[in-house]
Amino acid sequence: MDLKDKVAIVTGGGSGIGLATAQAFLEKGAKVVIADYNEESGSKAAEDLSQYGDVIFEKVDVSDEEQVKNVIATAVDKFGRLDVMFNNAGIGVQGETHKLSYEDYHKVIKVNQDSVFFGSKHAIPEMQKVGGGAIINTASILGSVGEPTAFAYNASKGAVNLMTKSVALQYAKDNIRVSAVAPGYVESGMVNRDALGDYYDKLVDKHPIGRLGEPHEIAHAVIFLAENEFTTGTTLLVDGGYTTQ
Ligand SMILES: NC(=O)C1=CN([C@@H]2O[C@H](COP(=O)(O)OP(=O)(O)OC[C@H]3O[C@@H](n4cnc5c(N)ncnc54)[C@H](O)[C@@H]3O)[C@@H](O)[C@H]2O)C=CC1
Ligand SMILES: CC(=O)C(C)=O
Repeated sequence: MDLKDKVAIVTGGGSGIGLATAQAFLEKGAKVVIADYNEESGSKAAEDLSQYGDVIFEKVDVSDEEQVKNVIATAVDKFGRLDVMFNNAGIGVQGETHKLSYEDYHKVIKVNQDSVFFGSKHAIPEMQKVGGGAIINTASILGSVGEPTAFAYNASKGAVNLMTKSVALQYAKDNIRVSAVAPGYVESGMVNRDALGDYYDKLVDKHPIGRLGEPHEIAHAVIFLAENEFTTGTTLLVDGGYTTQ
């Protein structure tokens, strides 16, 4: 798919992987809606990225179906169509499972997993109207390998992998391609030396390539998944070899 003049929504576009991907879509000539619940970073992102093309910010909590439905309507209202839905916003909660509250568990499921349901459900009719499109979900290495202190996160990202396959199978007939990107640890708002201290170096050691990823390296994979018309139903690992060992 040629992304020039296409319209993409990037959830979690105010920071990290989403921010880098919003820029990458703009550099390809797409129009971008940054959907993020952090008003400050989201509006700053849109302002900073406006040098690359048409971009707006919408404050959205992706765990709220009505808000996701509304941002899709806004994208179509403002830019005339929807071609790419990047369901990327996510959060993590660390801790031992026997101490995890239902509220914390469920919050992760709502933001990481329910959002993919809402973003798919409401994007599909708009993509059907324009003859197809691409839905791309951010999974994780932790969607396929376990992490002792990431019970809810593991659950949500594992679900994202299979939700991706289910929607891909249902809507291939409509030329809607559905894929996921599964990053290893990537420098971002949630992963950085300040936040992780000594654990940062332990994480580096788990990546055979000898470093953590950069957001633009994930953005590059997302662009591939959006553009490549023979790719659907796949989860593309971009993990510096983390899951190879
Ligand atoms: N950084 C990493 O090592 C990895 C990250 N991921 C996934 O990548 C995605 C992006 O995360 P990063 O860029 O790393 O983190 P980040 O913290 O830099 O960015 C996440 C963005 O999502 C937004 N957000 C959070 N909850 C939201 C909600 N309910 N509604 C709307 N926006 C919300 C935040 O405001 C933030 O701008 C997440 O799904 C995360 O699970 C996956 C694998 C590795
Ligand atoms: C840190 C993180 O979000 C991963 C690996 O999914």
